Amino acid sequence: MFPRDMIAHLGSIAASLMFIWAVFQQYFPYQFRSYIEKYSQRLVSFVYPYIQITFNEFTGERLMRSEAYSAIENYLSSTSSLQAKRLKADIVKNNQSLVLSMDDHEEVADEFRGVKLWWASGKHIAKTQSFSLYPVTDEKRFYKLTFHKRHRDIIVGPYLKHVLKEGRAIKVRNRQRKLYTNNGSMWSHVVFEHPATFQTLAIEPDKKKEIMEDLTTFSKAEEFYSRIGRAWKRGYLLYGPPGTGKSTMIAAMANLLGYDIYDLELTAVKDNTELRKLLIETSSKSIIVIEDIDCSLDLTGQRKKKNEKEEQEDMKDPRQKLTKEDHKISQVTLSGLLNFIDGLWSACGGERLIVFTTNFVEKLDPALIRKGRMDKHIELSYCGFEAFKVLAKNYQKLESHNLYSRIQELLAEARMTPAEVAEHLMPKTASGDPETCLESLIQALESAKEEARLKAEKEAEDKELSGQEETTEIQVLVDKNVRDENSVH
Ligand SMILES: Nc1ncnc2c1ncn2[C@@H]1O[C@H](COP(=O)(O)OP(=O)(O)OP(=O)(O)O)[C@@H](O)[C@H]1O
Repeated sequence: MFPRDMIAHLGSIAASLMFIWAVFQQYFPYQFRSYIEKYSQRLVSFVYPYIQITFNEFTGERLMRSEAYSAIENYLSSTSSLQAKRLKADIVKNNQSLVLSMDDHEEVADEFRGVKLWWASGKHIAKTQSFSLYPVTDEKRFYKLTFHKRHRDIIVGPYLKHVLKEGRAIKVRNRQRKLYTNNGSMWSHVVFEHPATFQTLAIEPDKKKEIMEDLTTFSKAEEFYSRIGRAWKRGYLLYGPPGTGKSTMIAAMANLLGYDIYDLELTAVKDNTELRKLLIETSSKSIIVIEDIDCSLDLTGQRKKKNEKEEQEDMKDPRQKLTKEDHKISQVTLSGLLNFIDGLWSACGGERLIVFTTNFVEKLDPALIRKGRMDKHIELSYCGFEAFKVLAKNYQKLESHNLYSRIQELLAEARMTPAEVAEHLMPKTASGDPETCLESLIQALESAKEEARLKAEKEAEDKELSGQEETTEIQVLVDKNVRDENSVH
C-alpha cells in the first residue's frame, strides 16, 4: 500500500473510533458508561503487567508543593542530564551552580538492585473558570513511576525510600546556606558564604582527622540515634585563647556538613521562654552556636543576686531605673540553658550540633560541660609547627623553606596564636615575597620568646621576693612568741 493510502486508511479508522466514542458518550447512560470504564480498566491492568505511581507537584487542600515531588526532581537531576533530550535549568547556591531537571513529557530509566524502572514527567493543564481577557492556565506537573508488578515490594519499599533520602540530600547540598542571628526573640538571616574549610584550618593533623570523622559519623548516624533512643544532637565545646580559630572551626564544620548556622546571642534573649521559642524555630541540619559562653551568662547564679541589688539601688535613685529599663538585662538562667541543651524540643525534627566557645574553660560550671551535654571538648591552642605549615601553604603556597627549621625551634619556645602567625604570612605587597614574610615572622617569634623569658624571670623574682617576705614575717612571729614566752616566765 502507498503511504498516502495508508494515511487515509488510518485517518478513516481514527474517525470511526471517534464516532463510536461520541455515540457511546451521548447515548449510553452514565452508570452504564462508568461500569464499562471500570471493567475495561480491570481488563487492561490484567493484561498490562506494569504498575504506575503518580507524584503530583502540589498536594493537600492548600496545594502545598509536595516534598516528595521536589525530592524526586532532585534525585532525577543527574539521571536526567544524561538521558533526557529536553531539560530545564535552574540556578542555585547564590548563582554559583546550575541544576538540570527533565522538561515536561520526557522519560528516563533508572535501575535499583537490578530492577529496571522508568520515570516520566508530565503536566495537566486546566483553564481557570474566571473570565479574563488573558485566560490563565493552571499547570499541574507530576512524575509518573512505572515498574513491573513483580517488583512491587522492592520499589514501594526500599527504592522509594532511597529516592526520597537521596533527593533530600541533593537538595541540602544545593541549597543556599544561611547564617541566622537573633535580635531578641526573632531570627534574621544572611547568606552564609564563609570560605573556611578543614583543609585551610591550621590545627594538628591528627586532631583535625579526629574531629572530621566525629562530625561525619554524627551526620550519618540517624538510625543509630533512633535505635538507642537518643535525640540526634551533639554538643561541642571549643576552648582556647582568642585568635586560635574557634569561630573559623565552626565555619569549617558548617561547610563540611552543609549545615546552617544559628549564632545565638544570649545577652539579647530576655528569658528562658524566649530562649525556648528561638530554639523551636531552628531548622534541622544546623549548628547552634553560643560564642563566649562565659561572658553571655552568669553561670554562678550571681546574676540574680546582682539584679536584686540593682533593684534596691534603683529604688534609691529613680533616674538610674530609667536607664536600666532602657537597657534590658537577660534573665536566662543556667537551668534554662541546660533545658535548652537537654530539652525535648532541642532535637525536634532532625540533627543539630550545639557549639559553645570560651576563652576560659575553667570558668564554666561543670554541669554545663559534662559529657552527654558537651560530648566533645576541643582545645584550640597556640600555633605549633604543623599548624604553621598549613598556614604557610594557604597564605604563601609554600611546601617547605630553609627558614622552616628556625621557625620550628621558635614555635616550640614562643607562644603565638595562629591568627598572629597568619598576620605575618599575609602577603604585604602584590609580588608578596615569601621570604620577607617568614623573616618578619621569625623576628616576631624572637621578640615573643624574649618577652616570655623576661616575664618568666620577673615572675620568678616576684616569687622569690614574696618567699623572702613570708620567711621574714614568720621569723618576726617566732621572735615575738619567744619574747612573750620569756616575759611570762
Ligand atoms: N587555626 C586556625 N587556622 C586557620 N586560620 C586561623 C586559625 N586560627 C585563627 N585563624 C585566623 O585568625 C582569624 C581569627 O580567628 P578566629 O576568629 O577563628 O579565632 P577565635 O579563636 O574564634 O577568636 P575569639 O576567641 O577572639 O573569637 C581568622 O580570621 C583566621 O583567619
